[in-house]
Amino acid sequence: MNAPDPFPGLDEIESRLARWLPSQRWFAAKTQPITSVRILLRHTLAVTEEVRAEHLVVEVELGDASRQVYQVPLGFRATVGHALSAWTLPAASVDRESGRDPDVAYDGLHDPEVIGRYAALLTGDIAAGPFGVHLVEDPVEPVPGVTDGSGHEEWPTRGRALGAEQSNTSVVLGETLLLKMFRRLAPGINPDVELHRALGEAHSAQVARLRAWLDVPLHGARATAAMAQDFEPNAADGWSMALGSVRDLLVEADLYAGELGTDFAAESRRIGSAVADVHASLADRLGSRRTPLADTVAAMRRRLDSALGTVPELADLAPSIRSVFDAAAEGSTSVQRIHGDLHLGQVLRTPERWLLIDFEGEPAKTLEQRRTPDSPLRDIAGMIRSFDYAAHYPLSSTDMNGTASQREFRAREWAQRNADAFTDGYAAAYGRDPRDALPLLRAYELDKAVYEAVYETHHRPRWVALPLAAIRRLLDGVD
Ligand SMILES: Nc1ncnc2c1ncn2[C@@H]1O[C@H](COP(=O)(O)OP(=O)(O)O)[C@@H](O)[C@H]1O
Ligand SMILES: O=P(O)(O)O[C@H]1O[C@H](CO)[C@@H](O[C@H]2O[C@H](CO)[C@@H](O)[C@H](O)[C@H]2O)[C@H](O)[C@H]1O
Repeated sequence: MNAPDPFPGLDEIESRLARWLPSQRWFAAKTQPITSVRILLRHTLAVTEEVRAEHLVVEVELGDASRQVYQVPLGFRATVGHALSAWTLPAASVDRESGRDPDVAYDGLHDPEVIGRYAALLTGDIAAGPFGVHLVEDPVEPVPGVTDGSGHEEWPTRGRALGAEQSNTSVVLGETLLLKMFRRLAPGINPDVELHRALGEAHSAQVARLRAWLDVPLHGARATAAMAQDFEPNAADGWSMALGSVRDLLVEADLYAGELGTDFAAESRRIGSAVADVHASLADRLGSRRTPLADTVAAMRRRLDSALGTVPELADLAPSIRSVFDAAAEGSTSVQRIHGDLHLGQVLRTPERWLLIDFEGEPAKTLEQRRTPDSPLRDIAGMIRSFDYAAHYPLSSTDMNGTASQREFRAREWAQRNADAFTDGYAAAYGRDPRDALPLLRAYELDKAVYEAVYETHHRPRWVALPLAAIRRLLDGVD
């Protein structure tokens, strides 16, 4: 029996992608119209009677003439069932020549058949084509669950998409490996691979082991396309755990945070210690240097200026924010590679330890900015901001006891208690207390809150009040 027809016309798939991309969680340019989509790479991974799997790299041109590059793994089938129907591209027009309905195109990372083709790239079962396949040898800690001594040829190929769609799309292979497909591409190595690799070489217990990565050609260089790491099947993320603790506190509005069965402070302390361990390993493997704080503060000021165009509510607060920045501009500070976008959603509690995940840095920054050494205080401020987010996020729920001011008091108490425990844990493990540099720490907290106000305006407009209220609280605390 014949396999399905070759590709539909390029123009057609490009125009369908232009209509489909803006609704995808990982598509970053939500506020701009797409003016064109151009396919840079199209590689067929499999053609069977049922399904065709194609890997696309596309360049999207936006209304302001800027360009972004995305990876789009596509599946094509004659018909799709319920599970895939949420992931389909807009329908193609009827094929005039054959007179039959063309195949349905959909996001391939939600189809186990398509996922299996990417896994087969890792095991060497299919030709690599344009992909570079890089395997990380680790004889000391082989992939858990894979028979002792077996190599990558034995890795699982059955896969399922992970529930949460975020900046990228991750699939679980055989409940053993996590394969993350980067959505937005830039030439060069992705810091997620670079830092997981460095931390693996340092035998850090605070990250999942990197096992392999893929790259593809892009604009005359190579771009990291995907990475495979150990999957932790019994992990809970810090954001969900913290929210559980805050909700319990707000329901019991008469109890202090430390009296709760779900008090989170001991975990916050452990997270602090894990972050300190990662910072120490990164400085050890990749070095550190000093930088003038005037440059650091100038970058914060530029970010604030640009945020004013997106978040008009920041205008009244800007002079006070600038004063906090300027108070931190004297002297120099130590910079090194850091996580870059640390928050409670980036830490996973396994039965044994806390893991840091997702070392890509802030999605809005360029690859070069994300790879530039920065102060460890940026990560510490990111976590402190996240405790504040977790404490204030549930305040809008209706099933709470106590008055509004009592709940606000409890929320602040929870945020402070956990920020303190986190910083104590960090200081004990690192040997230096981040609060010794308080003006700079406060400047980083405000810088992060400004970033969050922009992020929320673009991605979750209903949440923007959270960072704005936090900025006001931070400024009140300074006066
Ligand atoms: N090693 C791991 N084991 C188990 N789950 C993981 C692991 N790494 C990440 N995850 C889960 O996958 C989700 C997406 O991972 P992340 O690296 O944050 O992707 P993204 O870049 O898309 O934000 C996380 O929220 C986490 O729940
Ligand atoms: O995880 P990502 O790399 O995609 O990070 C982005 O999205 C985060 C939201 O998921 C965002 O974090 C903000 O919201 C969190 C709660 O959902 C909160 O814990 C963080 O403190 C807050 O910054 C992150 O800033 C953004 O880069």
